[in-house]
Amino acid sequence: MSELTQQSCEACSADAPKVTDEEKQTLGKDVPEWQVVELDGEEQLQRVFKLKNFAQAQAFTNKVGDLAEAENHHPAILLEYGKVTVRWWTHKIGGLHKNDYIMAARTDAAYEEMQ
Ligand SMILES: C[C@H](O)[C@H](O)[C@H]1CNC2=NC(N)=NC(=O)C2=N1
Repeated sequence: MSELTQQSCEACSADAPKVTDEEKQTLGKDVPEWQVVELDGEEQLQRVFKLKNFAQAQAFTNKVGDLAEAENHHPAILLEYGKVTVRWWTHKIGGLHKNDYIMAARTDAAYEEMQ
């Protein structure tokens, strides 16, 4: 499990810098299952998680929601039967911050705990 899972989000302001391409490469190594996608012109981290059924997917969704509330940093989550798609990005900077990599790693840890 990456050391990012031990970290918490830092308070992030609208003028916080987006991660550089080099930082994306380095941080991306800790969350290899995640893709960088661009939606509405904003880069986001995305991963699709497979679960046994809807109830498991719902339970995982709630765990991710709890993580988000605890860090005041929130994802987009699509809940489907046996599948949860999570996207992390920082709304106030319109792109990726280190916080999003931290939350992706913590999302992976929550998923591993359910296996
Ligand atoms: C007012 C509140 O603290 C802010 O809107 C927080 C809430 N959660 C957030 N979540 C994400 N992903 N990005 C943000 O910029 C953000 N800002």
